[in-house]
Amino acid sequence: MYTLSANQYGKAEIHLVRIYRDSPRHEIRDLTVTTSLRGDFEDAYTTGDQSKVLPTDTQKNTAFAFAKTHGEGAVEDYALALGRHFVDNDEFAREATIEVLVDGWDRVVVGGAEHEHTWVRRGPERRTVRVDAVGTGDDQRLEVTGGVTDLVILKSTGSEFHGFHKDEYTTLGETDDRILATSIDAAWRFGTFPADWDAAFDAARAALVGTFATWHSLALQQTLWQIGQAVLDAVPELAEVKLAAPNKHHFLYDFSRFTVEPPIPNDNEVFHADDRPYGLIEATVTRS
Ligand SMILES: O=c1[nH]c(=O)c2[nH]c(=O)[nH]c2[nH]1
Repeated sequence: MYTLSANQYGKAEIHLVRIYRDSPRHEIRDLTVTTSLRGDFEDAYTTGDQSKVLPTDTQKNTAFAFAKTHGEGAVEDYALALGRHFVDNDEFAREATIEVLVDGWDRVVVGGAEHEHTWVRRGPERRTVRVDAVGTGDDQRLEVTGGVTDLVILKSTGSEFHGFHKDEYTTLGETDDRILATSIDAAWRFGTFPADWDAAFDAARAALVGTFATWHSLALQQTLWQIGQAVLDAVPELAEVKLAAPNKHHFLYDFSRFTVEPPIPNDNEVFHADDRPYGLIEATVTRS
């Protein structure tokens, strides 16, 4: 005997672009939306009865329609409307998760002036929004998590790594001056909703990058702990911050192997940027 112990279904990576063209200066919003529904869907798997399954195609259509009908506020408002819609209107869906990746576009500058309807793509950093909607009516629970993914950041000094535990396989040298580089994934969960989602995002992101820059790091672990606290300090509505940071190693290139005269110095100037393997440092910081 086997049990279908978990299931969910939805449409992944609905890539939609909304242009706001109320004035000659257009605005752009570029979203990649994933919907997931959980509820009374076991029969669809175990007997093949699809009578309770709202097609993923319909979920995709709804995401596009809501970009027009619920697209005036912040991305969080759009995701909340979509999540609420599924649990409120689909009698078989008990829980909905809406995940949104937001691609940034920067306005092109022509002759010193920002162009009104042309942008170049930012990136790879993307803002993230996740809404979990559970239940209906007075018992409904709505959870919002904001964040960033692929925020690539590097500091060329102000980072050390020494005093670590060693065994017979340890070869890593100790350093009191190294490059610290990473690509941060951060997810901050709101305990209460802020008045202004965009201002909350800006404050959290500024705390993250500002702390990375200014904190003199003894390890990526310590930097993450500092970032987590700074983000919670910056946005009082946040309950928790999850951070994942691959250590993008930069190894000093060893010129001492060359026989060239005079020898070429390398005073922390030329590095081999190695993409893998990488250390992966993770932390969750929670408001007590
Ligand atoms: O900040 C770091 N933390 C580590 O755990 C670690 N391990 C390693 O080899 N280099 C680093 N750097």
